[in-house]
Amino acid sequence: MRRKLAAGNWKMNGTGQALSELADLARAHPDPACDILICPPATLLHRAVQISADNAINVGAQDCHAEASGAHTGDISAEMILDAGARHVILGHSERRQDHGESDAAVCAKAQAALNVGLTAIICLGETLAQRDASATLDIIAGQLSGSVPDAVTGENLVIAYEPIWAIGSGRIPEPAQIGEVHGFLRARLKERFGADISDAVRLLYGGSVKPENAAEIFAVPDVDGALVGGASLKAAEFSPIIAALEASD
Ligand SMILES: O=C(CO)COP(=O)(O)O
Repeated sequence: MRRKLAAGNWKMNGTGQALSELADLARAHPDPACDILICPPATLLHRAVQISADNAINVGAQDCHAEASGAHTGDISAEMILDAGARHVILGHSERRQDHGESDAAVCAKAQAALNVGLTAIICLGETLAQRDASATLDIIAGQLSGSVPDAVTGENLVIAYEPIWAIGSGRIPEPAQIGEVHGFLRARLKERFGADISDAVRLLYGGSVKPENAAEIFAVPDVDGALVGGASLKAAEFSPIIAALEASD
C-alpha cells in the first residue's frame, strides 16, 4: 500500500529564519498519517535535517548533478545531498527545464545519479497551456515519462509529480477529471514498463496551485497519492491544512 506524501518545494525562498516553519509544522503533525517532506534551498538542507531529526518531517533537495563529483562549479551531487541527511531530491521541475534547459535525458541522468546513492527521485513533468489546448497533454506526458525516468526504478525510490506548467503559481488548477486522466495514464504507462508491483509502489503527486481550499477535491481524485506544493508550503499555517486534507483522504 502506498503511503501518501505531502511534499513542499520551497524553490528559491527562505533563509535561516524560515526554518521556524519546520518546527511549527512538526508540532502540528507529531504523528502524521502521511509522509511529510520539505525541500528547502540547498543552503538550508543541513540545518533543516538537524531540526527534523526527532520529528516526522522529512527533508529533500531541489536538484542534483548527474555526475558523482568533479569540476561543476555551483552544483551539488546526489552524495552531498545524502551526506547532508536528506533522502529525497526533486528533479526535472519545469522551472529547471525552462531556466536551465534541462532535457528529459538530463533529468534521467540526474535521477540515475540519485538512485545510485539511495535517494528517492521526485521527477516532475507537465504540459504547457498551449500543449493542453492542442490536446497534446498525454503525448507530452508520455514522452517526458519515458525520457526522464531511468530503468533502475524499484518502486518506492520513485515519485512522479504531475505539474501542469500553467497551474504553477497561477491559482488555476485542472478539472479533477483532467488530473485523474493524467494520473491514470501515468500509472498505466509505469505498469507497462515496470510491471504491476513496481508501478503500484510509485507515488503520483499533483502539483500546481494546491491550496487549503482545493486540497480535498484534488486528493479525492483516483491515483493522486499526494501533492507537491510550492507557495502554500512556505508557511506551516497554510501547509498544515493541506496535510490534514491528505490525511483525511481515502
Ligand atoms: O511548482 C510547484 C511545486 O513544485 C507548484 O507551485 P505552486 O504551489 O506555488 O503553484
